[in-house]
Amino acid sequence: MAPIVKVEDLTKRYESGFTALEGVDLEIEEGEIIALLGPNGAGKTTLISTICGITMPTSGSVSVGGYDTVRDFRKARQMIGLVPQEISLEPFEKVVATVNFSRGLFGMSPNRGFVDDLLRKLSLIDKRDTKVKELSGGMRRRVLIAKALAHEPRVLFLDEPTAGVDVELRKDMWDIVAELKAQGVTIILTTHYIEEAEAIADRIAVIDKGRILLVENKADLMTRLGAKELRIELAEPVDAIPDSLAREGLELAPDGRALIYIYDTRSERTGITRLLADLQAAGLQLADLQTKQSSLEEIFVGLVHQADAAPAKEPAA
Ligand SMILES: Nc1ncnc2c1ncn2[C@@H]1O[C@H](COP(=O)(O)OP(=O)(O)OP(=O)(O)O)[C@@H](O)[C@H]1O
Repeated sequence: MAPIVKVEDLTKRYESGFTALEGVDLEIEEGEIIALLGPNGAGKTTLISTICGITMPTSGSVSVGGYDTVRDFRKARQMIGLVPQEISLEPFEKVVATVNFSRGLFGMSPNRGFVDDLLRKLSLIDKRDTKVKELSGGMRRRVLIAKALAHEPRVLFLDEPTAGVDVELRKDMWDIVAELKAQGVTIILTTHYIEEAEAIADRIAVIDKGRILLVENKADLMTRLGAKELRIELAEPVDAIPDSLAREGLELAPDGRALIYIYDTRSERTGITRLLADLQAAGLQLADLQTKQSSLEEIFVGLVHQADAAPAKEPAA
């Protein structure tokens, strides 16, 4: 199946000469949730705005649902719902009017049943006829989501949906995202929170200094997260792993002085007790033991540091 969002060799250079995106390639499958993770100024908002056709690419191309976001802007935009980072709502407008207006903007005929249902899902139905200025900050965020979904888009962008919101609203947001996914909506969200990406995303893209450093299934990252390394230093070097110790995940260090065992900390049995007993039975003397774990946070920080060590791009003259 063709990807619903396809970004090819995308570069965005702002008028100031600053390169906010460089050579970005990204394919997003219909129905998946992808989290764009990156530090401040990494280019997340620029990427979202360019995919939504709000910011013009300097070079490269973006298509949504097969429509090029520059040549077929209206058709591509019609498929997209965008929940922006900043709240910009008409304060004197009623909630329902705000949502209806957004629906009309995309040429969709009024549908009271659909809109009321949407408000119900977002716990806004009892605020249906309340003016925006009388809502709390959390409720206004919910209105932004209702507005973004009013024209029944197939792709929803959430730019830092939970920045500065309380725990309860964050949990509600995650539930809303899960429900939309169940309806087949594709969701792209930006976040600084690694736990958020872990909680709701199918795939994680790490972006820094305008480049995508990694795109990986969360499950694979979690496997890395759960992987732990046990290093067993031997008192005397060996040429090969004795047959009685043969098992998955065990390797001999190149100098023969250590055995390295990779295991999953989350599995019920790590196999360590058995391995240590077998080592003793094989007559091997241990000099030392060390364990090491890599977390998603470490992977993320490591990637961003590596990128930081690379030479900085000078703005064009
Ligand atoms: N209109 C603009 N003109 C010039 N530079 C811009 C413009 N908009 C953004 N930038 C720069 O592009 C870079 C990427 O900004 P962007 O907002 O995409 O980052 P971000 O990853 O969304 O950051 P944050 O996590 O802080 O929201 C930043 O250095 C920013 O200063």
